[in-house]
Amino acid sequence: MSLTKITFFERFEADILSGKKTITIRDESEKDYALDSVVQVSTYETNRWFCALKIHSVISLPYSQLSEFHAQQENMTLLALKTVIQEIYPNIESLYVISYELVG
Ligand SMILES: CC(=O)Nc1cc[nH]c(=O)n1
Repeated sequence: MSLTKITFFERFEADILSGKKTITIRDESEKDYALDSVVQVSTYETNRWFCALKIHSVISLPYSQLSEFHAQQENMTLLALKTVIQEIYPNIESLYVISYELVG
């Protein structure tokens, strides 16, 4: 069964709503989004709904292949992105890039 919801840390909300952050990088447990599905988005901290996203792609990406291109799509420097991902998913090599479009 595909996932229909996703949470983001509150600190990412403004970047998602402004269209500056167009991907999210997740681990194995959060990769099962159906392409073209619309998922409801809430904050991780309080579960407050703040938008809906249409899923464009889910692509496997080893941590070691994170690049400036991914950082740009996250609206971060590559160093900041690597640091954030290590904090959220310590020592996990197998990751997934989920690209999306804001739809509501
Ligand atoms: C709640 C949570 O895990 N949020 C994440 C994780 C990875 N990337 C991201 O943008 N947000």
